[in-house]
Amino acid sequence: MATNRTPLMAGNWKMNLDHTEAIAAVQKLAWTLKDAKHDYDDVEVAVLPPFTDLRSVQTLVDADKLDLRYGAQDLSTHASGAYTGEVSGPMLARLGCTYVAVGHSERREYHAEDDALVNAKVRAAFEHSLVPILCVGEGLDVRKAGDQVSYTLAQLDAALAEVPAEKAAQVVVAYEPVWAIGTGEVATPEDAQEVCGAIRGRLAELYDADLAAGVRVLYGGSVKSGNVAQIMAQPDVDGALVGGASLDPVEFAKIARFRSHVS
Ligand SMILES: O=C(CO)COP(=O)(O)O
Repeated sequence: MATNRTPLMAGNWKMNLDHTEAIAAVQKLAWTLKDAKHDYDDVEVAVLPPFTDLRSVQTLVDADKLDLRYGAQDLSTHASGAYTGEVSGPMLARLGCTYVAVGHSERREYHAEDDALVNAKVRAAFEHSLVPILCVGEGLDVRKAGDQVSYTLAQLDAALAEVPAEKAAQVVVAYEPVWAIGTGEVATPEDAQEVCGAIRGRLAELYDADLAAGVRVLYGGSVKSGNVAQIMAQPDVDGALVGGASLDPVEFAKIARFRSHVS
């Protein structure tokens, strides 16, 4: 990866760890990183816990001044009102969230989130000073047909519709091929680079080359400490969105310290 982009390792806990477990996990993560030999110093580490954990995580991060960012896994397109079960951008901002995942494939699949809704959520995130981690990526059928680049770029185009350059400059894009999520089936470093590079190329077309050069593009899908270094060695991969492996703080800390175990 290029040196001017700060690597981001974000742990998407999905629907795991209640608020007491979250406190233990964050404490252990912080201690494990602190014990390390500062080889993660220039790596940003973030966790995306369930909504119910966020207040506990905020309290811990503030009280112990932890060098850790956090965010949510979804947000409403609305700021407030009669939307039962929804959580708004202002509520997340008030809890000190830096990030919010938008358009995760599990939301697209199980909650029928389409490109228009993902675009509205990206814009809602920016409106409330949250940085969207925009998730894109193809399913197995698309991959088998060899259409992964065009499919993923179409998702990117739709998600960034009417997002002005000053906002788009802050976006984080996570390329998560659906067939590699939770399956143990990790994309090869070349697979990850192909699409992450194409994402950066499209950002240059949609905006400009400078903006594209500054945006962080993450890879997600069965990332572990054993494969992160090879993935991070790719020029257009700037970090990882980690699911299962982020639930183990020691393993997640190892992922954040990817430079110490380059094979
Ligand atoms: O969906 C993911 C992160 O958002 C990836 O999950 P896994 O790391 O469990 O494959």
